[in-house]
Amino acid sequence: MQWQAAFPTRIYLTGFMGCGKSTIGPLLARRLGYTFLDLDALIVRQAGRSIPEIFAEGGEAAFRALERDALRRTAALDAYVIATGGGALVSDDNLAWALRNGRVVYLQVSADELARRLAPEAAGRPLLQDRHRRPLQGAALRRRIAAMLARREPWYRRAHHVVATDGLSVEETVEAVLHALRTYRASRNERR
Ligand SMILES: Nc1ncnc2c1ncn2[C@@H]1O[C@H](COP(=O)(O)OP(=O)(O)OP(=O)(O)O)[C@@H](O)[C@H]1O
Ligand SMILES: O=C(O)C1=C[C@@H](O)[C@@H](O)[C@H](O)C1
Ligand SMILES: [Mg+2]
Repeated sequence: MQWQAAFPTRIYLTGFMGCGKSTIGPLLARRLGYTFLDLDALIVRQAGRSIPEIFAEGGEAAFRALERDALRRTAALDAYVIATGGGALVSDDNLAWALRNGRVVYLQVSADELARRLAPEAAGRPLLQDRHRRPLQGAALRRRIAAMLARREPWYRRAHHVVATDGLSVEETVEAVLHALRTYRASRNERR
């Protein structure tokens, strides 16, 4: 398609755990004729260990170091949609790098909606567990999400595009992201 030529070669999806990066990413890639890459999956493949194992053995710092390296390696990719981990672009350094090396899209979801989505999935997410590694539930899960989201939003909001997705279906969210990317292309053409 003609308009794809003006699209960025890498689209980075960012946002809180459960905002839909891994769900939306492959569908968005298919619509654009791009390839999809999940940064968390790449880290797990290269480390040969699951995310909970990496956290348990080396702490969060070990995971962040692997994540930083994996992100830098995406510079070689062309025509990719990349789902980053929920904390990957919550760092001035990584965020600035992604903003320079692609288009960054924040999938914005409220804490209430995230708590509903993540309730069955907290077991695989070390940051949503208590200090005995038991998955948080109910009000404790909602409180943890709200506190982390408030801390992280200043970084998420610096994305090129902020797409509000509460109340949207998966398909509607894909359309909203495509719309945001097309709008960017149109405004860029106008500036020429
Ligand atoms: N509008 C929507 N957009 C995206 N996902 C949705 C939507 N509505 C419901 N969901 C559900 O929310 C969950 C999103 O989880 P997903 O693993 O894609 O999040 P993620 O951003 O990749 O999280 P993580 O940072 O932990 O990898 C899925 O179970 C998906 O089916
Ligand atoms: O929000 C986070 O910090 C994380 C999100 C997941 O995607 C994984 O990258 C990991 O569980 C950490
Ligand atoms: Mg994911």
